[in-house]
Amino acid sequence: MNIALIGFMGSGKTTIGKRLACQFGWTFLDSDVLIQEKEHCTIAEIFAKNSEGYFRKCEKSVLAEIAELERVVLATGGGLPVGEENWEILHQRFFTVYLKADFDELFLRITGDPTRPLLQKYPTRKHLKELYLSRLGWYERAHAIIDTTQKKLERILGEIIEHAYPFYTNQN
Ligand SMILES: Nc1ncnc2c1ncn2[C@@H]1O[C@H](COP(=O)(O)OP(=O)(O)O)[C@@H](O)[C@H]1O
Ligand SMILES: O=C(O)C1=C[C@@H](OP(=O)(O)O)[C@@H](O)[C@H](O)C1
Ligand SMILES: [Mg+2]
Repeated sequence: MNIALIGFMGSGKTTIGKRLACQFGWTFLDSDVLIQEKEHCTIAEIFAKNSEGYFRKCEKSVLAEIAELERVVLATGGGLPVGEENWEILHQRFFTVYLKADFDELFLRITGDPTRPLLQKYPTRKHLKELYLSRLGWYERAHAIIDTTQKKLERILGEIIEHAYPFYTNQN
């Protein structure tokens, strides 16, 4: 069994995932980092040179690979939990934690970041909010939902550990 952090861009999956893995003594993996290593280019370059569709195929294949491992904290990309196929794997092999936050706060956290190509695809606040709203139903399938709005990292980490502790003790 593994733990997967899911949620929209800026929800803190990468930042908090590293801390959680460290706390549990598990391996930290980030699907975006694995894809960049395999493709030898950045996420922005993959979107520009190939396509978003190609990136989604890469996401599926790295998820299937990680699912074979044990004691991994996975920071997913924000679009990874969109689709039944990926959820089938997530539900089978991961305790899933949705890091939820108000759109306004997420927008402030990510705005202007050149590493997130969807900010160009959805160039206005209104377009990005539509994407956010369209994904909520997928994110809400998670085993645990933690609201991160206006919360410090330490507190979020504590709340995740409370929820995930039974899974952690089962594996150790
Ligand atoms: N709870 C939080 N409060 C304030 N800033 C945060 C919080 N969580 C993440 N951030 C900041 O938001 C940005 C995006 O975080 P990141 O971990 O990359 O999110 P994700 O991987 O979910 O896209 C980073 O600058 C990070 O420091
Ligand atoms: O929401 C998305 O579809 C994406 C989120 C990004 O990851 P973060 O959620 O870590 O920013 C990254 O996978 C890619 O830019 C696409
Ligand atoms: Mg991330």
